[in-house]
Amino acid sequence: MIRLFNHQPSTTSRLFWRSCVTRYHYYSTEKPSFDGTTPAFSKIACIGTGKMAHALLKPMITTGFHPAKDFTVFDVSTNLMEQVSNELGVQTAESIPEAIEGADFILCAVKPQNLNAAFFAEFRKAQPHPNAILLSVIAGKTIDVFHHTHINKIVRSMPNTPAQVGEGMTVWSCTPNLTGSDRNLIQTVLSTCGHSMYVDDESYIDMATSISGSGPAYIFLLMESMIDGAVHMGFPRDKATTLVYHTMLGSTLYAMESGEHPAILRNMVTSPSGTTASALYELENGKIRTVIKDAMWACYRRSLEMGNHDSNVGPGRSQTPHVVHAATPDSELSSDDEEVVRQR
Ligand SMILES: O=C(O)[C@@H]1CCC=N1
Repeated sequence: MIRLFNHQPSTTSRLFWRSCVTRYHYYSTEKPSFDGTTPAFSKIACIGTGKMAHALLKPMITTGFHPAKDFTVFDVSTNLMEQVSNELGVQTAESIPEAIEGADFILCAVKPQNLNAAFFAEFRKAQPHPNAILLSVIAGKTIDVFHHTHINKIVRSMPNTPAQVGEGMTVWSCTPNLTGSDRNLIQTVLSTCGHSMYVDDESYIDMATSISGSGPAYIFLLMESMIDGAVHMGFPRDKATTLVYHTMLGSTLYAMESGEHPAILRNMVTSPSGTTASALYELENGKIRTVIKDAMWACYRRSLEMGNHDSNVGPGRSQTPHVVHAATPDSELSSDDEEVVRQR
């Protein structure tokens, strides 16, 4: 069952904030499961068997979305490929063409630097299903790049590593030729490893890379810093780790469930002349907000660079991305699509 938080706001500003936070954000209390009686695809190929590929493949199998026998994987690293095959029970291929031969769903999870002319030359040797959909999880690489393949239906996505525990957040966009049912299918695939958000303008994926894609690394750094701070004071590391994990998890659930703006929740912790005020003073003195925003801009610029796009964006730079990309993330969704998005 999926819980959707949809409380009634009491003021205009709360209405605005809540419309931002409840539109897509959910906490799933149970993972989806499938009975396997109506398989969505005839063959699923996965090129690249690194961490992200593993994070997406495993739940597709464990939720019963597709049996392991329907998957064929290929990786230039035979060791890695064998490891994934042994763990998940999927078939292996000796080449990219062998993996994608007859496949109607192709997961492309190679490293960005390996998406080169040689890769595409290999790719074009195969005969995938004529109606095949290719889903890329490769950072920075735009949909255009995949026109070097002979696949017409392309999905570009940016997942994140919490997909490993079914709490991923994947942002995705696609070529206009994906039908409504193709898009629903993509939502379903992504639902096996967590939450998803469709964006009609692919440039939002570069921005999302700096939010949800790389975001887990920022959170882990914050976790580490708090744990180390606690140890510095004399707290046992395991106990400190428990306190930090539950503080992060509890704060996130509280923010989502209350629907309040984080500033309101922060003020509620902060007593006059109290301990939190002292801590917040130091954080602001260290320019924590600007440091975080600068890090996100750097991440966004790097994603644009990896796609060979003009990356001169951000404070004090020549490009203003919000002018270039005027659409909103969901402006082109049909009401049916929106419903699908809401249900995840
Ligand atoms: O660091 C990277 O390039 C990838 C993309 C998002 C998360 N990791």
